[in-house]
Amino acid sequence: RLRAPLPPGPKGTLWHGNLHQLPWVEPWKVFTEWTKSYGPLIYLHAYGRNILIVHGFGPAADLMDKRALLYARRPKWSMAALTGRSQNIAFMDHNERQRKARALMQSALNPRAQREWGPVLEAETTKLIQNLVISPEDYKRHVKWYLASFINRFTFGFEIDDAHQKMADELSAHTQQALRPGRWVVDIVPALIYLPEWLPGMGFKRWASEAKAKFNSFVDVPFQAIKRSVMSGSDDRCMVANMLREIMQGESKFDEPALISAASSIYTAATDTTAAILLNFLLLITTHPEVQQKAYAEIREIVGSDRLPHLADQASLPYINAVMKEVHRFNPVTPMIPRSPVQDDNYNDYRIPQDTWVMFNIWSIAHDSTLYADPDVFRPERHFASSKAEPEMDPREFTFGFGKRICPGSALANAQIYLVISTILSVFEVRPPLNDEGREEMPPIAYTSTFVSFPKPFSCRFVPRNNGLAQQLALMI
Ligand code: HEM
Repeated sequence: RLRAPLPPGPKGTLWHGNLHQLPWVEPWKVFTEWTKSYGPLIYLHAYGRNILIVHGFGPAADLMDKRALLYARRPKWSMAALTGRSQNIAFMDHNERQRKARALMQSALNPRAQREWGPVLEAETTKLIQNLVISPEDYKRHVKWYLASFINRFTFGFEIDDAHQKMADELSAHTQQALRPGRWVVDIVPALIYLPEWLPGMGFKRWASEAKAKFNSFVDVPFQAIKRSVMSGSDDRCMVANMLREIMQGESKFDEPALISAASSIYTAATDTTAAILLNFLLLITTHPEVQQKAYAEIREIVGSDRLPHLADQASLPYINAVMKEVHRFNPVTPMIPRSPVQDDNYNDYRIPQDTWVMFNIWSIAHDSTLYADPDVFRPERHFASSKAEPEMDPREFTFGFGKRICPGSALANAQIYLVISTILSVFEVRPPLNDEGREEMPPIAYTSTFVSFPKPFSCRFVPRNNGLAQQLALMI
């Protein structure tokens, strides 16, 4: 009787709750509209679950930072477990193994460790630019290959081939399928997980166990190969080999299960997110030639036009850094962050029941007009102080998440995104595609409604600048 009420939300039906009202196309935009009727906390009931959509930087920080332990858990995704992702850092409960795996990943990626991976990143980025010089029309394939190739060299130390890339694409599609809300009956009735595969209606279990077997071999085969190599005394250098050596010599605070979790999470966590932001950069720079001109002018002035920018140049390129922030803000890579409180909570006089799916609307923070003037305009200049105002908030304060589950790969992501943006702009002018009459036509700016939000398919052209860099790179091949 004395309990606080649930937050407000649209009225649902007795049987289906709010299922029929759930938006499927860019739901984060629809939920932002709904705040005008219901305020920043919107409560829904669907798929047999309590769902809470939270808006605003303040409430996100209050719950995920100030009540960090209470909101450190992800919602339960039965299909994530069935497809073998249960040891993945991103889906695990916030337990001892998860904490160790996060800390291990962070220590392998921190600025000191950058001495080890920085040169590999620069070499792989140069290869990306060379591939763009050879076949610019295949740019999407080159970007995906580049991300997979770097992350494999970083984690396992080996170069990838076509078969590996095909398998990686398949696994990434499985992950996106497994996470689709409403796609699987077992996510609504978790007890189905215990029924045998051969029963009618259990087709999802067969699909999941095949997906699981593929995922396990994708990670386990290279892991075991490196372990054998390290045990035979090799001096391989990569995250798994370096950490295994320290663990075996008793010089590490980490252990093998934490290393397996880190190694099996890094590929999924790093490649789709970074691909989404790099493709978004290409779309936004194609459609904003004035931004591109300013960015290139800065590179020409600071770096010159006879070499590619290096990681060490980043601090001297403020406009490139502002472009990077604005790409993060304009369409956040993960527009909604899911968490689930481990016990009942009260916030702003409302009750949030234990196990609620709490979805933090990151897109709406990025488009909040109290934080960003003209939020729907792509304008890197907003990230500089002016005579009238301070710089607007760095969006990476929320696009990488909050609290105990904040992205452990942000240092690598920041370095990699900067390097790709600056090297592409120093070698190419990125221009709109030509239409049937041979005239340039701007691609529409539109995004997918998936968990990781990508630009919808679009085209652009890579026109080599007349500074000779493209020819120089072609000669090095
Ligand atoms: C543009 C690039 C990236 C963006 C925007 C991004 C964003 C995010 C976000 C929003 C989360 C959820 C945070 C939360 O719940 O508070 C996350 C989690 C995670 N990210 Fe990233 N990420 C990026 C790149 C990377 C890279 C390069 C790596 C690894 C090398 C990585 C590894 C992870 C892992 C392991 C998690 C799960 C953490 C956990 O659940 O405890 N991410 N990322």
